[in-house]
Amino acid sequence: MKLSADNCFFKTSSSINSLQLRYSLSKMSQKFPEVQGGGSLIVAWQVRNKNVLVVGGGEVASGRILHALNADANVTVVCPSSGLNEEVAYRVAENQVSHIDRNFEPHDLDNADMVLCAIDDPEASTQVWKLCKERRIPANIADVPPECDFYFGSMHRDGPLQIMVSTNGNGPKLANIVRQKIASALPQNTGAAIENVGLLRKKLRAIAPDANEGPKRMKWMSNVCVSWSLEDLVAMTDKDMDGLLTHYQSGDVPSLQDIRAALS
Ligand SMILES: C[C@@]1(CC(=O)O)C2=NC(=C\c3[nH]c(c(CCC(=O)O)c3CC(=O)O)Cc3[nH]c(c(CC(=O)O)c3CCC(=O)O)/C=C3\N/C(=C\2)[C@@H](CCC(=O)O)[C@]3(C)CC(=O)O)/[C@H]1CCC(=O)O
Ligand SMILES: NC(=O)c1ccc[n+]([C@@H]2O[C@H](COP(=O)([O-])OP(=O)(O)OC[C@H]3O[C@@H](n4cnc5c(N)ncnc54)[C@H](O)[C@@H]3O)[C@@H](O)[C@H]2O)c1
Repeated sequence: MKLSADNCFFKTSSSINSLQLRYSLSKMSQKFPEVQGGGSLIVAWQVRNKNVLVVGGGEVASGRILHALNADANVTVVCPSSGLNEEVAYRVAENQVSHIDRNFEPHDLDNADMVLCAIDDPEASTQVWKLCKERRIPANIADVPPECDFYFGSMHRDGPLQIMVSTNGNGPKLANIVRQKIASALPQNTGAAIENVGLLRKKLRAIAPDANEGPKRMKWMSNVCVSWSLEDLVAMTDKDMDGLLTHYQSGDVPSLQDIRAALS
């Protein structure tokens, strides 16, 4: 008898709990972003001083090489000299990249941290992909989505600003069109403004290096970015930055005009 009463208690209690749970889950589903699977993890991969092997030296390879050099990678190109296009031959001649003058061989992967393959030989490129997988080297085989750990995207660059548009394999040409639309909508000086904000943040960390001050630093920097126009951020000189930084302790963010008036 006692046992069934207990059961009854637990049943009632658990059904209330499950109702409550369902209610609070439905509340939370309005509160948190919905998961939209099928995308890519878009990250800003740091390849500075890492060894990027580019297999092939044609038109597609020349784009891959420029992206890797723009990210300060050590680039090696493996491709017969006869196959190098004008741009890749120029970068070889300028020693911007190392060059192995022959077709790909498996031992080329020995020191590679990343492989970008862009050759007009599907069998050879599948072999490159398989070897990369055996060695767990991240690889992109141009235009072969099933043989890519990561896709390239359409890239806008303006100083420290980079915007990459991906259609996740659906429409590369559309990625190009969307990227151009986004880029043309940006104020021309966005990159210069970001560069100056980078300098200001560096100076701020120098005068307020304490790790515990992180939240205060971040709030103040955010206020500067929100309250100053892009034009003022671009116009900000070294002297203006030092003037502005004297207000960090108080938490104030005066305008550029006020900073200059105080300095004159
Ligand atoms: C963005 C860009 C970056 C770059 O490569 O730097 C890039 N492709 C670009 C151009 C482009 N590629 C193609 C055309 C012809 C028109 C058209 O088809 O639209 C044009 C347009 C042109 O040439 O103007 C043909 C194509 N591409 C792929 C396949 C295979 C397939 O789809 O199965 C085929 C079909 C071959 C066929 O049909 O036989 C596959 C890939 N191409 C990707 C990236 C990755 C997905 C990116 C995304 O979806 O966002 C992915 C998956 C893998 C990778 O290569 O990383 C660059 C534009 C840069 C710029 O100009 O800004
Ligand atoms: N160029 C484009 O816009 C475009 C568009 C769609 C698809 N693709 C595809 O991308 C790939 C490359 O295109 P591309 O225009 O750069 O070709 P490309 O002909 O300009 O260059 C191919 C390069 O690969 C080299 N190569 C061939 N076999 C090699 C090997 N085993 N080892 C080392 N190098 C080797 C050649 O010497 C040459 O430098 C091809 O599969 C092509 O079909 C290119």
